[in-house]
Amino acid sequence: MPASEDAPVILSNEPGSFAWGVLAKRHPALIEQVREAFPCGPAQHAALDALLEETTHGVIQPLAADAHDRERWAAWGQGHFGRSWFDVPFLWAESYFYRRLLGAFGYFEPGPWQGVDPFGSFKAAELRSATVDDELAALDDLAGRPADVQGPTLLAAALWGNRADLGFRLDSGGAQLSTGAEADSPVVADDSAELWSLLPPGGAAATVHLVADNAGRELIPDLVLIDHLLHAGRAADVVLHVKPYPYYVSDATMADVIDSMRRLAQARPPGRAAQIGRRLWGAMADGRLAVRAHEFFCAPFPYDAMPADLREEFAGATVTVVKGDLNYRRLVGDRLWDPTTSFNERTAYFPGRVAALRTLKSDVITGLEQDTVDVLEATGQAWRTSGTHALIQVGGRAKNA
Ligand SMILES: O=P(O)(O)OC[C@@]1(O)O[C@H](CO)[C@@H](O)[C@@H]1O
Repeated sequence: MPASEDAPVILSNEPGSFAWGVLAKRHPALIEQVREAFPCGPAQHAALDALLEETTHGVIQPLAADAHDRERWAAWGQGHFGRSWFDVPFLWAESYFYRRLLGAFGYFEPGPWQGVDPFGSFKAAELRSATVDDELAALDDLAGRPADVQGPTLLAAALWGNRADLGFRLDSGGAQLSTGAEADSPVVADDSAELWSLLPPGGAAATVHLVADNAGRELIPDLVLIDHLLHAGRAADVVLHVKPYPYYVSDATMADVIDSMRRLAQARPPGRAAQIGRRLWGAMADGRLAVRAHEFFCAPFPYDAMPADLREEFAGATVTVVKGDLNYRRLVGDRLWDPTTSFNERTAYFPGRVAALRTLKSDVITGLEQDTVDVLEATGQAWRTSGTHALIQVGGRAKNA
């Protein structure tokens, strides 16, 4: 097994690799999608053209002199400016791309476009979809089932909700996102029993932190799971962490939390979903559910570089649930690990217990048994990146204490 320093940091300069495809194909497609989704003016078109040219053929430019966060990114990007986007760490390049895309769109500048989410129309369309109606209606059936069925079902919904990520859909055409097959999809590592053991019903007042990933069809099951933890007495308090600004196409911001809570509360006919929406509304009012949007969630670094205030927050959690692929990359480090690398060792720096819930959508993977790897490799499928596989892994500091 390679020592941590020996596993290569993922770059995007190998044509045909997953990371190369994101920069060479997914990002240009996204620029076009944003252009088509909004009646952009000439300055926005020019800025988007320049960004497209820079990211595909040019070198990385710093933020404009008057950008509010120029200093921060100047420090975060030391050593990267002036180089090809393909030659710097993939994690950094993607993160900076989203910052630049928002800048080109006018998101940060005073003016009419300030605060307009360039991915807002994609998110809204998803939230309005009949699929969400069906998913909410299914909660009525689940309500009559025993508690030991409800919890695992809601955890699985939150896990597989990660598959429905709008960025992923840009080049998958949605073909792999059918909801019907999810129950059969393989879970390559499953520490869910350990996760539940940390949160016994009616146990000591547990505080759960949930680091959200995508809005819409992922955030709704996340919120339903949060309600379950509070309502079943498995958690006394929950802190939900979201992005401070739009990121990775569909990542959840506070505006998305509000939209999803409304979608639940206003579900028609008003069954279980509406009840859950109202309970979450109440939990926000009495402080049992709090939302935070720390700037580090849009930073281009792994979580082992988290600032002291965030470290302190996570240290106070009974468990921190970290959703999605990007958060997984940040949790274990965005490197080409041997898949049997210990997840516990990779997350030992985390200031408390941590549980990763993720569908596999990038090359990063740790904590697998060799037998599992052999079986997956023998399929010849792109199991690491296609979103057809998922995992629940529990690690973090106390595990090794
Ligand atoms: O974090 P999520 O939503 O599960 O997945 C986001 C993601 O699929 O998008 C990137 C490509 O843009 C991948 O590298 C990445 O991991």
